[in-house]
Amino acid sequence: MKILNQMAKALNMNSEDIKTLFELEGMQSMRMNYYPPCPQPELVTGLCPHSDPDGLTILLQVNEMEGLQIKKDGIWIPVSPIPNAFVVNIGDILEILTNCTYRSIEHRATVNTKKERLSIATFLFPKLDGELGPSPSLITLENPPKFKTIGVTDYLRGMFSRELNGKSYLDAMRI
Ligand SMILES: O=C(O)CCC(=O)C(=O)O
Ligand SMILES: [Fe+2]
Repeated sequence: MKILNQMAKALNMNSEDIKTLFELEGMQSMRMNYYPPCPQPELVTGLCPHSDPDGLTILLQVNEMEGLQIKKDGIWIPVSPIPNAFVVNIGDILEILTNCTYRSIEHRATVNTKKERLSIATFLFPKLDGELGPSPSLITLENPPKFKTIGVTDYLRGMFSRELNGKSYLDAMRI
């Protein structure tokens, strides 16, 4: 919540919009990923390209093995693990709330021949009965809403019924 509040502040966004969605009844889930060593890593994807569908993801590269990559200007760039540091990724919901000011990051995980890789991701989701759309405090005539507003439950239902495929679900939410 501290990180989200600071991010809202930087945009002059009404921080109540973030608080209402995430603070009291927001949900945090955790995923542990295990990528075994692979004799032919060039034939295999550890985790296919996707952006996280949540608000904010906090990720630990547990055993400090390379593997996480982000897509920047169309190029895959490795995110080298830093001991005892978390990676903080912007998810699709923050892109929607901020009407595209903060962009969710497309990422993937590769495997290698040498050693297993472990990561732990925590995902911050809004409350189920919330409404998800661009924050009204950021909308002006010059900056009209770029995404539809829908209920969080409908958003999650749509998300779970799709394959992980780049930022395609976010694109489906665009006006
Ligand atoms: O293993 C990683 O570093 C990435 C994991 C990830 O992107 C996810 O769990 O959503
Ligand atoms: Fe992810």
